[in-house]
Amino acid sequence: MAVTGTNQSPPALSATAHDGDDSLPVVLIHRFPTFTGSLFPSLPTHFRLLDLLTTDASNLQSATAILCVGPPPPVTPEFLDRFPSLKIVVCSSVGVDHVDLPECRRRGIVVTNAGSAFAEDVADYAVALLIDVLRRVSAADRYVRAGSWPVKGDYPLGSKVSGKRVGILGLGRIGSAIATRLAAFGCQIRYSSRKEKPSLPFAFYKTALDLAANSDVLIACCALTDETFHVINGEVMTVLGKRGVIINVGRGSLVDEKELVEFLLRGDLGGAGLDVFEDEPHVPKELFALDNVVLSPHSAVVTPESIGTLQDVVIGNLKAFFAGQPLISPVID
Ligand SMILES: O=CC(=O)O
Repeated sequence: MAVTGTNQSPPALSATAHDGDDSLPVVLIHRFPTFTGSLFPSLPTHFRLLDLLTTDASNLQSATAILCVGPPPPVTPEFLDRFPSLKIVVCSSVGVDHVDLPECRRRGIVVTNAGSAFAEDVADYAVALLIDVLRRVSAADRYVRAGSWPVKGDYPLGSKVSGKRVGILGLGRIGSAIATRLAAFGCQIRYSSRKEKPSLPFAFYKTALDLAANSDVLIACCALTDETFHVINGEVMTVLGKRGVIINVGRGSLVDEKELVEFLLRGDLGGAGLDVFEDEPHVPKELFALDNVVLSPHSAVVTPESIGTLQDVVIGNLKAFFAGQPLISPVID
């Protein structure tokens, strides 16, 4: 569901998301041109959808609600200036780093996200990346497919998952779901988060640096903010050490990608499992040849099984807003 921009002219939204009944509350759709809109088939039953890419701007002045699908291009002050009546930005993503939250707050605009709709999917994927990097599943698969087994013999052994010290950066819904899963694998869980959670049986470290110094694997799954931009930098990679592994299922810019590439090329890190990148869909080509790196195209986010839950959250937030009721998943920053 990672959707990115192109320079092509925007295709119209699919038949499942269109203008609809005039008596329904208006919701503006904000998307990249490549997003074709079949994600929420029930939306047009409840709302009149106006696609920002194909609707005349003069129709938009009185709109109070925008649905960001994707995430879409950034919601900046200039973007918000186009919609003077706006009161809510509903996001179909967990991460809302594409939205200028302080500016929304200043204008009295509320923002919602996907809540816990696909926390389990992201957590499952983080565990998959971790196991893949440590046990070299994808690399071994390539070895077999290349016909190397009969020629070169056994593939080098991977590293044990059970017992590893796993540091989770961001113990929100996704981080907690990762912790539960990896605790069941016998990993030693520790974390760093905005606030310590004393009720949890995991060691807390105040900084990413301290967390990395006490971990074999570092998993980034926190929100991308000014504070967490490049939170995994060269210093953190150095203390994580030559056998250390970085897993990123949050946002590309949580990790200093240039540094990461350098560390991996020099052999100063043990490996990485990356689902997100700083300039998606572009991935540093230097990583392609590294068998200790598993690359994935921003796929952790959701499964078809969770789309229904996501749709319920999105529609629930919009309905609550139009009914003047409490929102399901407001973003508190
Ligand atoms: O990356 C996807 C999301 O934030 O939902």
